Amino acid sequence: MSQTIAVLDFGSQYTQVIARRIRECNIYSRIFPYSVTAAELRKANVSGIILSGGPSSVLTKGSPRPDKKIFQLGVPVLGICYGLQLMGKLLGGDVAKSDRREYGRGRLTIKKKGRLLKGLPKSIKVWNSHGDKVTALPEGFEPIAGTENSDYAVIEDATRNFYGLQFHPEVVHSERGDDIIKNFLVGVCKCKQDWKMSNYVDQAIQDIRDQVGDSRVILGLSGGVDSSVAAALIHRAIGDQLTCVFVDNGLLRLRERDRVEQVFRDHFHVDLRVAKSGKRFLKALKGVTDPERKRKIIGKIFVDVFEDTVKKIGDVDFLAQGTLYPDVIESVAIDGNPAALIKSHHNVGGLPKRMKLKLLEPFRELFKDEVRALGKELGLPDEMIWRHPFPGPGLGVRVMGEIKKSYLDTLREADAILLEEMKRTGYYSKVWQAFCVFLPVQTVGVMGDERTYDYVIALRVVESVDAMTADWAHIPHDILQIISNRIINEVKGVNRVVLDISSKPPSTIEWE
Ligand SMILES: Nc1ncnc2c1ncn2[C@@H]1O[C@H](COP(=O)(O)OP(=O)(O)OP(=O)(O)O)[C@@H](O)[C@H]1O
Ligand SMILES: O=c1[nH]c(=O)c2[nH+]cn([C@@H]3O[C@H](COP(=O)(O)O)[C@@H](O)[C@H]3O)c2[nH]1
Ligand SMILES: NC(=O)CC[C@H](N)C(=O)O
Ligand SMILES: [Mg+2]
Repeated sequence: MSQTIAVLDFGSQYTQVIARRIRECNIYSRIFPYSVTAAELRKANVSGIILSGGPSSVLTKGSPRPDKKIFQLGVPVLGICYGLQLMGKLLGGDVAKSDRREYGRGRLTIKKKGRLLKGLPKSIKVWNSHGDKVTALPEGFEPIAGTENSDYAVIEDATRNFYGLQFHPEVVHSERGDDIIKNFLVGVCKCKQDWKMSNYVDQAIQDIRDQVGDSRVILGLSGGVDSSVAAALIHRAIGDQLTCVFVDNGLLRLRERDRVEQVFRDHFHVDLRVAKSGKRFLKALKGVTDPERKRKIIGKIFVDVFEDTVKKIGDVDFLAQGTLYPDVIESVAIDGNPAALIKSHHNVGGLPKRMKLKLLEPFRELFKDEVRALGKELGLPDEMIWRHPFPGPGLGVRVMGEIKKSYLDTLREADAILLEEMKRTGYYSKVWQAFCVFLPVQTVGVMGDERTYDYVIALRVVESVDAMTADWAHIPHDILQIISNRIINEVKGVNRVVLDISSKPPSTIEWE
């Protein structure tokens, strides 16, 4: 059994990033609500405790406080930002509102040899995000490093093993932040770095069994990365209690349904229901041209199809989803941010309210690359793990304006050629997404001396890390030439191919 580090969550947007950095050190971590008791942490046999940052101020009455007894467990404690301020406040020091708030880049100057900063240069760039600061250290602590604005940016009580950082070592903008975290985990907590993704699988399977008991679970399986890995994991945990529902909405890529059926039914022997609803979707979308209306209609029919399937299966208690941590964070940001209304992302999250199902979301704490590693661990074929993201509304938002079956068929063929060439040349794995867009615009061409009046296909190939920002990928001209040639020659009804060279922002990745 690997050692466990407890991360107490005080509401920081980076709590999951801290947990991720710990996993990257090959050490197991668990996130607990800040209110977890010392007794519970003792029971979990934790080797170290990290107090996360948070939006509150320790100076505000009623702001979140941990159980004070966690400082008597004899276990090392590291406070980050709000966590450090909590230690300042609770252990007998003092905290005040700073007259200069520090946001963004800062410079840390190391004054003294300590355990957290072992092996680091005298000065490093760090990432700050705070308005309060510790003004008097609790007894036993000494200052190790400071920033322009704070003498107590790194503090240590090496006797009791209490440490504090005013900046955020977990974000990539903090230089050597991973070394600082590792110094705490390995140097102070004495953790062995023996945890692997395969251990995560075992743990997750146990958690799923505990949560589900002998209830039935359904999962919307799209064949995309997240839901596929979720299906494989949950199936391993509860076998036949899981039913997967694949909705063929008629807006899928070429041979998508066959591929999903083959992998999940034949290879993994999962109970897979295929809802063939292409006609239903197309009927509802007939004559609709507005992108937002298209998205809303597709979202609604998804729910209807799901409900029909649940009725057929009978007493289902859980709805499983492949929700990732960035999905969670983004939907949190959506609440207060009107800009999030740029597109209504298709979201099965609308389901539970109407269907009274409990949610099962084993990846809520993970990032896409970690889910991919999990998929590998579970034996999913590389082809499935490394697929590009594909939006729920599918080709419905890649045929501009009104959706017609003939347009979809044309788009499917063109898209298959693009993907085939991207894979053949090795570019598929180098970009975030590559797809075709169908433009219902006719232009004049000449083929075999004959006049043509056919449609336009646009190529969209982008690089990105998280889809929040993206740039068009610089694919070599000779490859583009082959793609364009093949599409015009092989796809009937297309006589022109254009390349999208817009970044996000100000454009978006999908055209609708
Ligand atoms: N055709 C479909 N049939 C059933 N469920 C679907 C379908 N399309 C999307 N979903 C559901 O919607 C969820 C969100 O879609 P999303 O595209 O974000 O994830 P994904 O398809 O699993 O992975 P990826 O991001 O790699 O495409 C999926 O996890 C899946 O549960
Ligand atoms: O599951 C999804 N449902 C949707 O409705 C949806 N719309 C866009 N996308 C994907 O999200 C990323 C960002 O897309 P945009 O730049 O077009 O907003 C890109 O990766 C898009 O493919 C969606 N995914
Ligand atoms: N990032 C944080 O943890 C911020 C802590 C506290 N809210 C401050 O502004 O100082
Ligand atoms: Mg998808």
